[in-house]
Amino acid sequence: SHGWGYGASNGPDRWAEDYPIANGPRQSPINIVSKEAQYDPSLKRLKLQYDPSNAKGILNNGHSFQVDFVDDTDSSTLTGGPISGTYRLRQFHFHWGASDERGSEHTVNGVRFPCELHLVHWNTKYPSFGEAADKPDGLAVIGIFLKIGAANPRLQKVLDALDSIKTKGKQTTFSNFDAKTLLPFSLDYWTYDGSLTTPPLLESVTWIVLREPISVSPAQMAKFRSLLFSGEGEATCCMVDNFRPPQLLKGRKVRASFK
Ligand SMILES: NS(=O)(=O)c1ccc(C(=O)NCc2cc(F)ccc2F)cc1
Ligand SMILES: [Zn+2]
Repeated sequence: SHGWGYGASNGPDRWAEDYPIANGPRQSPINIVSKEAQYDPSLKRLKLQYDPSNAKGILNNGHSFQVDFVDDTDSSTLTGGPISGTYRLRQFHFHWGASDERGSEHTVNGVRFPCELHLVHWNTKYPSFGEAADKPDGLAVIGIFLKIGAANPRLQKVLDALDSIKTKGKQTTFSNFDAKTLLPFSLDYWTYDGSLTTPPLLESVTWIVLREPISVSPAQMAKFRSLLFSGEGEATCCMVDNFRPPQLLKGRKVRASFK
């Protein structure tokens, strides 16, 4: 069927046809204008407690690839920051470009990065991810920019698994991975109320975008770009440019955890 994607016929400019919320009041991503972000001294430090044994598998879902975590206990959680309560780590995934001058979803003062990592968490005041996904305080996603530089050894285990999930629908086990190792040194962040950046585009995400990028080398970017949107036996379509461009702020405030 003619599902959503990132191509000319099913890409972000046409998502509103099937998902009218695409033109809603709190859509993501956005361009972060650092000078307009208001420092909020009441914002707490982010507290991430991830248990490496919760890593379960790695999947090519036809839009990106994601590393899934066991989320039936509070062993991998996000607390503090702009959120109240406890959010559980569900999965992380990436968005990237066909070349290094694009790929991120959020931008900073108009600057685009080659890649952006999303760590997806759901509010444990709800019984499950699916229940949380359509609540205004249901999800919290940490966004981390990747910047071209030295090879990032912390990414390597993830990238080495990509050969076994080249095509849509392929998955394999992925265990004993500490997602905390993907974080930059500083946990300074911007935060705002937004949405999922892919259909169903639900306006349920508290976005927490880290100011400090992590590094990725050109060769490592080539590994991301070796994945396919297409399934085995289908016409080959490279998995690149799987990012939604920035959306209108529509009066929202972006707060900063730092001066
Ligand atoms: N890029 S992002 O971090 O904003 C993002 C995070 C998660 C999802 C997701 O889980 N989609 C599937 C999905 C969505 C639901 F709303 C309910 C179930 C479900 F599987 C989509 C986008
Ligand atoms: Zn994402």
